[in-house]
Amino acid sequence: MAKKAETGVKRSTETARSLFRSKSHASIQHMFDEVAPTYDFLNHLLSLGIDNYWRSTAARKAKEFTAGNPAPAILDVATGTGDLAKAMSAIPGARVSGIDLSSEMLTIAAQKYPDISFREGYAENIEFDDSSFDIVSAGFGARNFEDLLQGLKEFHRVLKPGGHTLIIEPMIPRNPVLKNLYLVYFKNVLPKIASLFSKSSFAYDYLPHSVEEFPQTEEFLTILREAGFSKASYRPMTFETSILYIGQKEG
Ligand SMILES: C[S@@+](CC[C@H](N)C(=O)[O-])C[C@H]1O[C@@H](n2cnc3c(N)ncnc32)[C@H](O)[C@@H]1O
Repeated sequence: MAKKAETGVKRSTETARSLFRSKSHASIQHMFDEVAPTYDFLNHLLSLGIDNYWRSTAARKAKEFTAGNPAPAILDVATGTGDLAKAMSAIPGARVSGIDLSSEMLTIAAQKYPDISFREGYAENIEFDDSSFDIVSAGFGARNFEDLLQGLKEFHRVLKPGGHTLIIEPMIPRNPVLKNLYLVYFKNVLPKIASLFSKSSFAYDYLPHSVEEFPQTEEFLTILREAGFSKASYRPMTFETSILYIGQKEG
């Protein structure tokens, strides 16, 4: 019996890893369409409510970067249920749009925030003109892009010269003690809690594997620079459990 359970866990781990490595728009869309109804509830529960603090940190930076601009144009990519777009919309005069490939996530976003303009779209092929936005943000989305470099090149293309991208991702703490604690929670506790509520418990097996395999800190900055952001930096948050990347398009 124990052996059977172990085999099951191993299979689920392998499936989660292989989805991350060979992810496509279709597989990601399917997963997020499934998690959409419980996404917000689980997000706040599993992060103990800190996720909103991470989004408001990004929005504060956006406000700082657009100070003096009476009507900053902001695009939130992989907007999901719209919480980062909403945080950005608190910037006075901001005109915020959100795009995502999951129609189920977008339906919830539009119900929650009817004043924000949401539409279906792909990070890798953003349907806006060059130099349209002062800020392009993405919260917990870049990790899921089918083609990360192409997505970041699109962020760069649609930004105005001097504009900024703000990207939040989960982070695996570099301190070995914190890292071990975090991975035990992330791999063993979080998927079990999620499976009690979500239609797609698989999504919460995928989550820790996607974070473990995703480039972080300097490695991610290298990709941001390759995408055109010659000025790029990062700021770890909350004991390095989350990270904010900042890139600026040359002015
Ligand atoms: C973890 S959710 C994050 C949602 C939201 N930004 C937040 O802060 O909670 C990731 C979102 O990225 C979207 N996504 C993944 N790949 C995408 C892509 N290539 N283009 C557009 N959206 C994408 C998914 O559909 C999902 O809604």
